[in-house]
Amino acid sequence: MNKEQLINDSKQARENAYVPYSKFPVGAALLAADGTVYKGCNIENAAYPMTNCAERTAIFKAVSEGVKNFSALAVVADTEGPVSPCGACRQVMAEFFPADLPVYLTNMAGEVQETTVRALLPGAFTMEDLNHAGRK
Ligand SMILES: O=c1ccn([C@H]2C[C@H](O)[C@@H](CO)O2)c(=O)[nH]1
Ligand SMILES: [Zn+2]
Repeated sequence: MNKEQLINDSKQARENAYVPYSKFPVGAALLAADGTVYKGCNIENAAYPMTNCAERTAIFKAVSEGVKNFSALAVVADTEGPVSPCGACRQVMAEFFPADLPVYLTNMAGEVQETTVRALLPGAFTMEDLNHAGRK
């Protein structure tokens, strides 16, 4: 599974986006350490805030199958430049991804920005902050 394949999987996932409100489909493909790819799309709701982004759909699919070791994430949308994940997704990425896990932000024009959780959410609030407060 190389970068191009993972990006292609994110485009396939995007085809299942449920976006009657925004009409802005997003796809994500999360590569697990065992080689399995978890695909996610955005899923909207008439009650707008219930919407789940593509990135979180993919992460939650994997975690709900007991998978928590990941190797890379690709995200795609029809944006002018590479798609920019929302704050909620960045926080969820910080929970499950090592700080240097490769994140490929892409668009339908084929632009690819390779980044990391560390760069996407510097200073993320994490488990370590809770542990420091003596909750271990
Ligand atoms: O990185 C992103 C950015 C936006 N969205 C979704 C949320 C909503 O359904 C639509 C418009 O914000 O795009 C994602 O899934 N991922
Ligand atoms: Zn999001």
